[in-house]
Amino acid sequence: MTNQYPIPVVVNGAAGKMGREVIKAVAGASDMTLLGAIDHNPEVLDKDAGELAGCGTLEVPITNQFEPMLAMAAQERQLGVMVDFTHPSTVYDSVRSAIAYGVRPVVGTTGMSTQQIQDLAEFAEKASTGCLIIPNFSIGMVLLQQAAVQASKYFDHVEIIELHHNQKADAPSGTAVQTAKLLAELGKTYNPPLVKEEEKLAGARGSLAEEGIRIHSVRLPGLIAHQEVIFGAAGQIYTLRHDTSDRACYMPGVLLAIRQVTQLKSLVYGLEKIL
Ligand SMILES: NC(=O)C1=CN([C@@H]2O[C@H](COP(=O)(O)OP(=O)(O)OC[C@H]3O[C@@H](n4cnc5c(N)ncnc54)[C@H](OP(=O)(O)O)[C@@H]3O)[C@@H](O)[C@H]2O)C=CC1
Ligand SMILES: O=C(O)C1=N[C@H](C(=O)O)C[C@H](O)C1
Repeated sequence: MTNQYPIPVVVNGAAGKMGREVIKAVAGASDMTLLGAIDHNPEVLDKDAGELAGCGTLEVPITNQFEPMLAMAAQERQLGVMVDFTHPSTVYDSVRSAIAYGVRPVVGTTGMSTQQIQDLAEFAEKASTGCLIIPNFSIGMVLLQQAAVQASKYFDHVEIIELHHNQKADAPSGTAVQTAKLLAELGKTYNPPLVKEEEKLAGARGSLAEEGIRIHSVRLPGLIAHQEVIFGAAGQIYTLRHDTSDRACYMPGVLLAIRQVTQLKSLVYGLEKIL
């Protein structure tokens, strides 16, 4: 069913690396309208969101008034959507508030705990409100994860390396955590130890995620977002790798999520569920 009116979209974290990209994408989508752009960075307050994003004037000034913006979105004829690319420390509260206002969250911000996601799922269920939490919006990563699940049927040894720019707040990445979870869901324990290991430097063997899977996090300027899943067996290594070179790669997934979340009545986690 097509919507009669454009979907009103509020972007939280509008001045950030992802927020600016989302503003460009929403401005270019004929079935969406940018209703609001929120950011708490005082340097961008009142600046035009479109100019900041580099897509021309949109006459949407950046505001730090989060709740009034949600209230405005809730009054639109068409269900409002809040896209959140902010920070792990605030995303839980923002998503809860959006659901309370009846505004549908599309969440790209990573770093929430399993408990926080579970709480939000229960809250969205009670409110019969759609919510999408997507640790990675790129189609390439969905394909990598599917290939990893396939490979894990045949390999008992696997480690994950995720590599990101050095402005990233959370480690390991939300995508690496999700990848480990997908492999763990197959019900087997990986990497049975052959020797008693001793870390001579704490953290040398990375972090231990679910079912024996280790995640190693690299942070360097010059990187954007990259992930390797390395399977090992006697006499062979099978490596899956995904590299991003531009944050535009996430935008088809973000626009799809904005369209899909208005049709949902509960929380859904992961891009693969809406493809
Ligand atoms: N799901 C996916 O596919 C992807 C997810 N991400 C995730 O998205 C999140 C954001 O990434 P990125 O854009 O690179 O980060 P940035 O730091 O570039 O952008 C975040 C923006 O949000 C602002 N901000 C932080 N907290 C608040 C708040 N409470 N209210 C309003 N504005 C706020 C920041 O302001 P200030 O700088 O002043 O604090 C900044 O302008 C991260 O968690 C990252 O891991 C990133 C890429 C893809
Ligand atoms: O901070 C980033 O940049 C990214 N964060 C997400 C994550 O933590 O998985 C998605 C992607 O890796 C880029």
